[in-house]
Amino acid sequence: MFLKRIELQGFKSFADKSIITFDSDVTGIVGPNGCGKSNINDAIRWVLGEQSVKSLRGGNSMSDIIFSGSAQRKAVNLAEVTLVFDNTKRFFDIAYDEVEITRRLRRQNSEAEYLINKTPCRLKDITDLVMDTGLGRDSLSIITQGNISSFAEAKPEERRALFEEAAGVAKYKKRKNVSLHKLKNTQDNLARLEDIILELERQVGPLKRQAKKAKQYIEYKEELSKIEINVIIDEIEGLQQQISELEQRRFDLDSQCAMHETTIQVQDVENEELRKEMLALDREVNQLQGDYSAAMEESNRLERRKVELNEKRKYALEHASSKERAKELKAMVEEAKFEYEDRRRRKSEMESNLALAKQQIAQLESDIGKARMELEGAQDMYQRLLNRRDVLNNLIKEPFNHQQGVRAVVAAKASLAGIEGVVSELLIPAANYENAISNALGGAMYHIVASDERAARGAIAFLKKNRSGRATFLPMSVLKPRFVNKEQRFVAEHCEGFLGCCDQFIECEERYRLLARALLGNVLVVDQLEHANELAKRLQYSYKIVTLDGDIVHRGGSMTGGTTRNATTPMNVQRELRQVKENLEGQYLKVSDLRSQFQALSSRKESQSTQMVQLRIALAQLDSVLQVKRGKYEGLLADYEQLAPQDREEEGEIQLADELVVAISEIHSRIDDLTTQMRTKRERRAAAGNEAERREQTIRVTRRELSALKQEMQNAEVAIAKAQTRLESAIERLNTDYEMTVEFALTQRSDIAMDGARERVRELRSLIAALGNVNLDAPAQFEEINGRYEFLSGQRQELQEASDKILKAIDEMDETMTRQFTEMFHKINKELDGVFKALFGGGRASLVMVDPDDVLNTGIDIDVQPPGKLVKNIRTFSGGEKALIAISVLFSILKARTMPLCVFDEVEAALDQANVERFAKYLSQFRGESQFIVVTHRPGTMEQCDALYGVTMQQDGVSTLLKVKLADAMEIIDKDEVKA
Ligand SMILES: Nc1ncnc2c1ncn2[C@@H]1O[C@H](COP(=O)(O)OP(=O)(O)OP(=O)(O)O)[C@@H](O)[C@H]1O
Repeated sequence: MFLKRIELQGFKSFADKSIITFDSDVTGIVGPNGCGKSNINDAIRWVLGEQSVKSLRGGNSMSDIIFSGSAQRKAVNLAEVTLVFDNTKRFFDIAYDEVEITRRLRRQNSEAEYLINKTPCRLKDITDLVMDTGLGRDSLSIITQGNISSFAEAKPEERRALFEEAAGVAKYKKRKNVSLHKLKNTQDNLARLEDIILELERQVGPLKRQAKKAKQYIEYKEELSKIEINVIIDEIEGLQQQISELEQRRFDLDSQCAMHETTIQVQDVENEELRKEMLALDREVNQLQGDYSAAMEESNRLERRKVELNEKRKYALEHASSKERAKELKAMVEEAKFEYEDRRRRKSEMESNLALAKQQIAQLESDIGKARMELEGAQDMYQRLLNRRDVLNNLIKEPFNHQQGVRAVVAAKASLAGIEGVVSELLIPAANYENAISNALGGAMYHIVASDERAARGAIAFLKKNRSGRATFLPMSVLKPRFVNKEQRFVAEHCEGFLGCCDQFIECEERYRLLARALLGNVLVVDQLEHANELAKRLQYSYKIVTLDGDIVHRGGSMTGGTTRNATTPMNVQRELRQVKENLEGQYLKVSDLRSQFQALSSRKESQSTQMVQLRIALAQLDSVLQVKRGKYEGLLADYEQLAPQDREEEGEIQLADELVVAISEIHSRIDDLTTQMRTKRERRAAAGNEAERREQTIRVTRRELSALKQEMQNAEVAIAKAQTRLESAIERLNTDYEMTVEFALTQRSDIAMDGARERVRELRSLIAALGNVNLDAPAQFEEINGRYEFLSGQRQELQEASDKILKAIDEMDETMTRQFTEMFHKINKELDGVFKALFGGGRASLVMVDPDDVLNTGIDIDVQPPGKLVKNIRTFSGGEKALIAISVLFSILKARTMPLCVFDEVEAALDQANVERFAKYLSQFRGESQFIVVTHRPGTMEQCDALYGVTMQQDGVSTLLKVKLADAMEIIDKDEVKA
């Protein structure tokens, strides 16, 4: 049996669990009116998915099908019906031999539950399972009296469903509906898509143009940046070279200026000395001139007296006695001798003076040699100090040569937000505390102070991007002051050599005071290491202590000290520079002093040399005078010796005849002396005058040169400043436009020709300017919009294809349905005439398609002619005839296709006894092919049943079931009829 069992509970009048088991082909359900027979039919339809409450003969709500109680019985809250099918013939497309379909409904939530083989499922699963098995909603499997009568009266289109169900096209129809629904959705989506695509198309065009422009711009920019980095680097290098050359030139000019100024100063000082000397010489010459005139006067006076004396002698020689003549001659010999010896004495005097002068000159030359060496040494030292000053100045200019990261950040400071500077620039140690502070700070000296953490992050990102090394940053916003607590400070203050806390010895802007406190507030300074140890001990080694020399006693007592080979920290450099500057001043004075000494010695040597020359001249002159005097003496002596011996004076001491000779000799000696002196002084005066003039000339020339040098230096300064400004702007351009340090940019340099590059830069700039406004987001926007456009176009294509596929599938389904429907229609039609004749005992009947051209929608008309009747319009037939026509169609269908189950609910009610019997007999022909459950009142029908169930309802309004024999069934009917 196909339907093996029905189990009902709580469904309509079946309040208690009732089971109807089917074991024969034709099962009759009998019972009095209202006992609940049709409820069984309803139960079957309900389980198979009926959703219409009306067709289940309920009110407004599905919960009307739950047993609602009676006078004696309470209502129940759950209705449950299960149909158990034999599926060995696989009427259901499911791999179970037995299929159990259950439907439940709970009153409280009106919730329906569906189960297939006790597994919960959806309603759709049940309708899908049932579809086209012949058990469908519109099939003939469940036919009521109402159906039968309405079939004949129905419009042709309404009848169509029955044939569709018979033809098994319902599933196609359903699928077609789904497909049509899908098609509609697809086409709606397509329409919506079209709108969007249209809108996107409108945007894509302009965006494409903008994106092209932006790409062009980016290309130009990239090329520009590539070339411009080279151009800027080239410019920077050129400027650096220029600046370095200019600085070298300035340095040379500066040195030359200094030399010129020194020359002028020296020449001035020396000229002053010369002028003083000349003045003194003039005075002395004047004085000597006076003395000379006086001596000449005296000499003239003495000479006149001598002439008088000689006249007297001449007379005496001519007129006096031989004795007297001898006496006179003797006096003259004595005079000549005196004069001769006087000159000889003076000569030897002069010779010793000359020797002395030579000796003095030699001494002076040696002194000059020493002074020159000393001066050269001092000048050498001065030059070395100048060089050191330049080195230190350069170090100050570029203080972070060994700190790549720090150098990079400092160089790019202008383009980095919130970078304050390096600790060593912001905190300036007081004089003499440089070593202490430098060592107390240690590496922190090179930490970079940032306004806050964000600024530090920015600078770190910059270093990373440029691969410019590392640096440590101190965000000011997180700095905390450190200090020495009061008690410890008190202890320290009473300790020998304690000077204070490091931060006290810092000069800085007020806003960096916190920085000083944070870094140095807890570091103590003492004068020397011994005191540092003592203090550390007293403070229990809890503070860092630093000495003026920079030695450190760390917390805990470890010590650091000694010297560093290259201790050029920015702070030490400042200190050394200060010292070098001080030493330079001292050295300059020393050099000037030594130069003056050297000049004085040179001048003295010169003067001694002049004097020596004069002495030599005087000596030569004296020599000739000496010869004359000697000749005169020897002549007179010969004359005297020729005198007769008796006339000669007694031998003995020769007395000078007159004091006059002595005086004359003396005055001549004096005149000679004065002359020598005057000549020496005049020579010196002339030499000094010449020297002064030469020096004046030198000063004038030097001044002219100095002014030219200063002008040139000013030009160099201006050129340096200009180059410096250009360099800064080039570096800033590199920093700002390309976010690069010079060092990093150098690594990015490529090998391009610079001449063409500059031209190309200009060209690119004008090309970029010509592009006008550029939307840099355009490529991304275009990409996005175009991506969407292409994606949606693809989707449109897919939807179009899907739509085509659906249409094709619909066409195929239409074709299948048309074919199946037509085949089934003809098959049924073929059967109908025979069935009709059998049931009506003659006549003829056929089915007609109202619109054969539209098989899929055509209504179905029935063309019948019962035997002996001419009436064709079906509506004009009697109720019984109508029922019989419908039954004819029903049986034709059953003949045309096998249906596993048919439930007939009083379909033969309107037939007369003869027709009932014909109906019943005809029905029994289908035994073995279909299972029939027949609700009936008619004995004719009952007789054809293999088994009968009697349904009764007692006073409690609850239907009960029991299997009955035909006779019992008849009895029930009889009773019923009696009641009626
Ligand atoms: N929800 C419900 N709860 C309780 N009883 C119900 C419910 N729904 C219907 N009934 C009862 O079911 C009976 C109707 O059953 P049904 O129509 O199956 O009778 P029937 O045996 O087919 O009668 P007939 O021979 O006159 O056609 C009525 O007595 C009705 O009160």
